[in-house]
Amino acid sequence: MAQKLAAGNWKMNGTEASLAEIDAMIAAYPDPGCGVLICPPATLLDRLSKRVGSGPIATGAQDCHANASGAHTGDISAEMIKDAGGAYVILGHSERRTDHGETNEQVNAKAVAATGAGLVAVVCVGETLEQRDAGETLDLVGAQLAGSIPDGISGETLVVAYEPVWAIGTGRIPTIEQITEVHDFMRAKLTERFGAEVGGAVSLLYGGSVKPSNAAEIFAVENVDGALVGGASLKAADFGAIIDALQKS
Ligand SMILES: O=C[C@H](O)COP(=O)(O)O
Repeated sequence: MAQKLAAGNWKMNGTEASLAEIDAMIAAYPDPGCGVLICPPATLLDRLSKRVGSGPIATGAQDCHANASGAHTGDISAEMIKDAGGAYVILGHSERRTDHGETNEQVNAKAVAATGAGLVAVVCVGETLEQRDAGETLDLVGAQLAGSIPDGISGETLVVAYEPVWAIGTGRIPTIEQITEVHDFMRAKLTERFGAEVGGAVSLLYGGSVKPSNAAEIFAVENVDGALVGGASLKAADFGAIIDALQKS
C-alpha cells in the first residue's frame, strides 16, 4: 500500500527567516498521520534538516546531478543532498524540463544516481495545455513514465508526481475526472512494468494549485496518495491545512 505524502516544493523561495514556518508546522502537527516532506532551495537544506531533526518531517532537494562529484559548476549531487540531511529529491519537474531542457533520459540518469545514494526519487510528469487539448495527455505521461523511471525501483525508492503544467501556479486544476483518469493510468502503467506489489506501493502525488480549499476533493481520488505543493507549502497555515486534509482522507 502506498504511503500518504504531503510534499512541499519551495522552488526558488526562502531564506533563514522562512524556517520559522517550519517551527509553526511542527508545533501544529507534532505527529502527522501521513508523510510530510519539505524540499527547500539547496541553500536551506542543511539548516532545515537540522531544524526538523529526527522528527516526522522529511527534507529533500529539488534536483540533483547524475554524477556523484566533479566539474559541474552550480550543480549538487545526490550524495551531497544525503550529506545535508535530505532523504528525497524532486526530479524532472516541468520547470526543470522547460528552463533547463531536461529530457526523460537525463531524469532517468538522475533517478539512478538518487536511488543509488539512498534517496527517494520524486519523478514529475505532466502535460502542457496544448498537449491536453490535442488529446495527448496519456501518451505523453506514459512516455515520461517509461523514459524517466529507471529499472529496479521500489515503493520505497520512487514517488511519482503528476503535475499538469497548465495547473502549476495558475489557480486552475483539472477536473476530478481528469485527475482520476491520469492517476489510474499511472498506477496501471507502473503495475504493468514493475508488478502489482511495487506498482501498488509507489505513492502517486497530484501537483498543481493544490490549496486548503481543494485538497480534500483531490485526496478523495482513489489513486491519489498525496500532493506536491508549491505556493501553498510556503505558509505553515496553508500547508498544515493540506496535511490535515490528507490525514483525514
Ligand atoms: O512542485 C510543485 C508544483 O509545481 C505545484 O506548484 P503550485 O502548487 O504553486 O501550483
